Amino acid sequence: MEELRGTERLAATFATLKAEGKRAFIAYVTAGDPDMETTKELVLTLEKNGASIIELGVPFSDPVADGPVIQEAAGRALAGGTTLPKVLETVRALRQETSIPIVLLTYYNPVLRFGLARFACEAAASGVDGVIVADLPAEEGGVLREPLDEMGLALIPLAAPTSTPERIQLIAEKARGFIYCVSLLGVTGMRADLPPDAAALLERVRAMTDVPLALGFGISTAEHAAIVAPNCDGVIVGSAIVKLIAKNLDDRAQMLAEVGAFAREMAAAVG
Ligand SMILES: O=P(O)(O)OC[C@@H](O)[C@@H](O)c1c[nH]c2ccccc12
Repeated sequence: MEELRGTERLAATFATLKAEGKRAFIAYVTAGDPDMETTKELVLTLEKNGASIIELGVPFSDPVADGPVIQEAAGRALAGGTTLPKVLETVRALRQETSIPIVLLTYYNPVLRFGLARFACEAAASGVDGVIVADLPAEEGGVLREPLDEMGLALIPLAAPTSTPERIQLIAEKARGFIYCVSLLGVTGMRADLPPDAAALLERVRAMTDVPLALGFGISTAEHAAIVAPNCDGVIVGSAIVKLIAKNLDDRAQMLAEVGAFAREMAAAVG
């Protein structure tokens, strides 16, 4: 069978999981934190331990949607010289070893500077499947959605508890791949309690579309993941993983072991 790519690869992943009565554990790491070689190993470790989709962060100097844990990761990655072209190169290298869906999480500025059409082309050529732009509202997404669509890549929109019904309708219509449901108002980061608005948001979006829904922001324990999982098609975890990376910067073997064990636990809770 020919290997699927882009939007189709994401759709196939969600369809396979659904047929098995499972959900996706979507694992976020910042590319280049602390270096690209480690990022590659982390991606393969996350896959081996049950992640269904990888969200790869493009580090940015002004990450307004990010809390301190991911801000610091971006700082480490930028200090190591990580750029968007290097992230694409890393995805290309990873494609020699894995066909796990890879979604880039970026801000608009780096993509705009790179050139929208050029970005769509090179992301597709590198083996990227989808793109989330943290600060690009669905209303303004067309400029990037069109070139990505042409290359068969998904522009994955974000829906938040404050999104109006009209906005959710628009997001649902334009969505490719999945919809990123943001569980709370605020920045990325671990929270002691499960976000109380998450279930209501998932319900509101679900009422408007059959596109897979993934929930992210503030989910950091297997217990919380298991509670939200039945209401969505995927659970996204970022800061809890990045924190394990930050804690083990001096010992890569230990870092990979802890991230692997955490992924196994999360994948079991979500599945
Ligand atoms: O870190 P958390 O709270 O687990 O949330 C996921 C998040 O890290 C990841 O999806 C992400 C990282 N940076 C972002 C910026 C905007 C939206 C989402 C993100």
